[in-house]
Amino acid sequence: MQIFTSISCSKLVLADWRTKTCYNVLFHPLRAVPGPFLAKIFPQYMAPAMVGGHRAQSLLKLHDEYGPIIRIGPGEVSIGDYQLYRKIYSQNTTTKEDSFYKATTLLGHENLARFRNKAMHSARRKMMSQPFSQLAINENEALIAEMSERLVERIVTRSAASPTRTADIMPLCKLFSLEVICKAAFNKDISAQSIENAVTFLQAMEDTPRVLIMSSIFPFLRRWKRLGEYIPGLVGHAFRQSKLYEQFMRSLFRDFRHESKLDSTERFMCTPLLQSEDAYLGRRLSEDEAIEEAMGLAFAGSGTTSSTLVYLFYILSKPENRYMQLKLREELQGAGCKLAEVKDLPYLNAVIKETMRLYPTIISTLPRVLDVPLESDKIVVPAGTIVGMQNYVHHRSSSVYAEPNTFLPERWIGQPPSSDLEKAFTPFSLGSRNCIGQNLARAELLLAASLVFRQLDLRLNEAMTESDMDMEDRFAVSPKGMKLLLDVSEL
Ligand code: HEM
Repeated sequence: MQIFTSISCSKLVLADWRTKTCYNVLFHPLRAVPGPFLAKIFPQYMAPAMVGGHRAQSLLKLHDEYGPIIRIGPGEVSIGDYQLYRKIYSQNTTTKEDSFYKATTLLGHENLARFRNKAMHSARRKMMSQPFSQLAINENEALIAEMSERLVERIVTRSAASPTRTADIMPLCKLFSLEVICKAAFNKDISAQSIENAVTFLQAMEDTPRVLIMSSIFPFLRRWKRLGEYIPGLVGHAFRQSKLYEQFMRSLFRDFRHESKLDSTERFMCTPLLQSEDAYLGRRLSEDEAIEEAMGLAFAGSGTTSSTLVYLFYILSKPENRYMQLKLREELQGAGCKLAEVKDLPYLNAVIKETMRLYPTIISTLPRVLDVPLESDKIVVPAGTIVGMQNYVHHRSSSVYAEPNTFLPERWIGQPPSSDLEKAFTPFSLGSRNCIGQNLARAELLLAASLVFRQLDLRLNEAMTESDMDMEDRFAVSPKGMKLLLDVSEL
C-alpha cells in the first residue's frame, strides 16, 4: 500500500514538473527572450557558475552568444546593454530583489544596502549622507593620508625582510582600507592596540559572509544563530567568527558613543547613526539598528577599496605595463601630495578608471525586480521579472571599448562625460541606490596610489601566475591566488 502511495506521489510530482516545464518553455511571457534552453526550465541554471565563482564570466559568454537581453532562469533575465543601465537602476522601474539582499543583514534589521521599501531607504540615506559628502571626505583627508603612509611603510618593512625584497601586498591593502573605514566611521585607530588586533578583526569580518550564505540555504540557522557556534569544524568556525565580528563592532560602536560626546563634528559615519532622527521611523535608531548599519558600512567599505588597489598595483607592476608605471610616476612627481592636487591628474585618474573597468570590485549582478514592463526593441520583459546587470559584462563590451580585455588607461584621456565610454562605466552603480561611499573610495584610491608610486617602484614577482589574479565572482571580486607578490624598491 505504502509503495503504491509513493509511486502515485512521484507521478504527481513528475506531472507537475512536466506542466511547469511546458509552461516555461511554450507559454511563459519570457518565452521569446533568447537564452540557453535549460535556463528556461531550471531556476538554478546559473548555480554551478555561482558556486564555482565564475558567474560573471559565464554571463559574458552567454551575452556574446545570445545577445544583450537573455533569459538565465525561468523568471530571470540578464541585461548586457549599458544603455539600459540607468533605466533598470531607477527607483521608478525596479525594486531590490529580496532573497539576495536579505543575506546582507547580520542582526535581522534593515540596513541601507538592503531596504526594499523606497520611502524607508530614502529617509535612511538622507539621515546618513552628511559624512559621505565630498566636504566631509575633504575634512577626513589627513586620516586617509596617514593610513596611506602606513601602507607604504609596511610595504617597505615587509619587503626589507625578504632577500629578494618581495612583499605580499594583498593583506596590507586590506589592512589599509579597514583602518580607513574604522577611523572614518568610528574615529578609532584599529591598529593602535596592535596589528594583531586589526588582523583578527579583519579575519572575523571576512569569514562572516559564509554564515550569511549558510543562513540563506538553511533559514532556521538565522533564528538559532548561537546553535551554529557549537557545530564542529569549518561551519562552526564561521559562526564563531561572525560572533567575534559582532563583538568587535559592538565594542567599536560603544566606544564611539562614549567618546562622541566630546566631539560635536559630523564627519564620522556613525555620528548620524547615534544622533539623527530617521524621518520614516520618526525616531533615532536603537543600538542594534545602528550597529546593523555600522556592520554594513564596514563590510561595504573595506574589501571594495582594497581589491581595487590590489588590481591597480598588480596591473602596473606587470613587465609589459612598465611604461605606464613610469608615466604615472612622472605625472605624480610634477604635482603636490594633497587630495586637491592629485584629484584631477589625467593619467592617475585614467589608471584608476581603467582598473575599475577591467577589474570592477562589484563584479556581479545587482538583482532587481521589475515594477513596470521593460521595453526594448522587439522584446518586452514583463513586470515581476528578476532583471540584473553586471559591470563585468558591459565594461568588456567590444562595441564600447576597443580591445576590451586589454588594460589601456590612455583610452580615458580627453573623453567627455557624454562619451559612450563614460556612460557605460558604472563601477559605483547609478541612481538612488548607487554607492554612498564613492567619495571616500575615490579619495582612498587617489591618495594611496599616488603615495605608493611616488615612493616605491613595484615589479611583479616571477612566482606570480596569471591565474593567481583571476577574478573570482563572490559578488565582490576576489583574486583566486589570494596573494599579490611584488618586488619592491624604494625611490
Ligand atoms: C572601490 C570602492 C567601491 C566600489 C566599486 C563600490 C561599489 C558599490 C556598488 C556597485 C553599489 C551598489 C550595490 C547594489 O546595488 O547592490 C554600492 C553600494 C553601497 N556602497 Fe559601495 N563601493 C565602494 C566603496 C564603498 C565604501 C568605501 C563605502 C563606505 C562605507 C561603501 C558603502 C556602500 C553602501 C552603504 C552601499 C549601499 C547604498 C544604498 O543602497 O543606498 N562603498 N557600492
